Amino acid sequence: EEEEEATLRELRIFLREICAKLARNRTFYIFTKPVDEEEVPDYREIIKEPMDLESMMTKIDKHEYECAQDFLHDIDLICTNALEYNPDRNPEDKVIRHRACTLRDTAYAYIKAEMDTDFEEKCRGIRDNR
Ligand SMILES: COC(=O)N1C[C@@H]2C[C@@H]3O[C@]2(Cc2nccnc23)C1
Repeated sequence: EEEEEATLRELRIFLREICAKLARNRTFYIFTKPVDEEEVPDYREIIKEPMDLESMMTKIDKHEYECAQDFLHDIDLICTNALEYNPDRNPEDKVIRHRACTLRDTAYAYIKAEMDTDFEEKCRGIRDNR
């Protein structure tokens, strides 16, 4: 109904600001765009569901998130993909894993700090009844 559409519009505005703030942080630069298939030819043999912040911004605009939990699920995917593709003890892998965990923790902290729990519950109700 119309009130639900108003709620989802407000959710999209909120999620765009969170996504933009994460993408502005240079620590997360490596997560802002899809991993380049030509630069990294084996990436999609190992990672079955690639995800990045630019793709998430597109998903917001296509109304693919109905609550913050669904948005955080894709943040978790960015993180687990990085942990799985970069598992080794060498410094480069350790740096990208640390950045991935920082992205995840920062996203959860922003949403906890800036999202009303009643609003998220209302969004969950819309999602679960569709
Ligand atoms: C989220 O990003 C990643 O998981 N990766 C893994 C790839 C391995 C390494 O870093 C990445 C890009 C790259 N390109 C050329 C040579 N080596 C690399 C980014």
